[in-house]
Amino acid sequence: MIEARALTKRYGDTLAVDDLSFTVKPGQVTGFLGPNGAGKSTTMRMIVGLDRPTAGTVTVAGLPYRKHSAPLCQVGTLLDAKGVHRGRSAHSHLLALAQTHGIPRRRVDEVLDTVGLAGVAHRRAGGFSLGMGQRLGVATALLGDPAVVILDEPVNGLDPDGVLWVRTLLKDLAAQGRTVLVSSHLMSEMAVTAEHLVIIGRGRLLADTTVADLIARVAVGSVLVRSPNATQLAELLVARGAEVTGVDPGLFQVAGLTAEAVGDLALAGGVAVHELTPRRASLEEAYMELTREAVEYR
Ligand SMILES: Nc1ncnc2c1ncn2[C@@H]1O[C@H](COP(=O)(O)OP(=O)(O)OP(=O)(O)O)[C@@H](O)[C@H]1O
Repeated sequence: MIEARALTKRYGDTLAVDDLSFTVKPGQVTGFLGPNGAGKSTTMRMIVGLDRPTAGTVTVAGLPYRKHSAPLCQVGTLLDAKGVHRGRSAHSHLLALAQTHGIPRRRVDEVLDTVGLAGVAHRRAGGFSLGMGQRLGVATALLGDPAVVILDEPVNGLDPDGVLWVRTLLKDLAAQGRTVLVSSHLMSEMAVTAEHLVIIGRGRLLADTTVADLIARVAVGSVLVRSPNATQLAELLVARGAEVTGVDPGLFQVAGLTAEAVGDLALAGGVAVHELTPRRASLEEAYMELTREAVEYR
């Protein structure tokens, strides 16, 4: 469990994080989203004690990060995959960390295996590709078998295989009962990975909800309509308060009415309809709607 209460961080004139309160629960993947500069990295850094809050508190497993005697065993983090000594091998990097926490040597081999780096364990990390570096970062996060895992943009720069691997891993970690907080700009990826979302904009909380709720609450669904009398039908629907946008000749999109209502109005108006397709909004659309102001007024 991660609990932020009135968390605030000011850098000079910049209020990077502004009175932020949220709870990240175990057993599910929580996506941490927000436009560039929203304060995600700053919040994550405060969670793991790399930045000190100007006001408010944040605890992990009931304690501020700094108060944990063996933090690697409580919280695993991937904040900067490049934070590895380039001259060291993956194995010696992990072993050095393990030794600071009394973590047994065999755990190093275990996590290297989990992330698929067992075959290159003794190669210099400086020669690793972006994807291999990300995998080593994930191995580092998992080393202490922590109950809480925090990953900043873990799929950044990964190929489709790597993206799928991270997705499966995050879901497995959550299914094991761990608390998983993951930031990303890839909405399509978040839609299939996260169940819960914490969304911030300009340092403030915009939403703390499930993916399904956010889509239902924020995004406006629409209906795709095909008709040989498209102009006549569109006029009819606009008169009922719908918003109509043209797509192709004879095809348009309607917002503000259900597919059933469009069908009924067409029937009542004596207009033929050849297609009526309800379109559910995507997480991306809901996110764009929610964060529009936070981006516009920066
Ligand atoms: N060390 C710092 N000194 C001064 N300002 C900072 C510092 N770190 C972050 N900021 C500012 O705080 C705000 C939040 O930045 P932060 O990096 O936390 O956002 P973010 O949501 O992680 O953005 P991105 O998606 O671009 O990574 C920005 O306006 C940024 O310029």
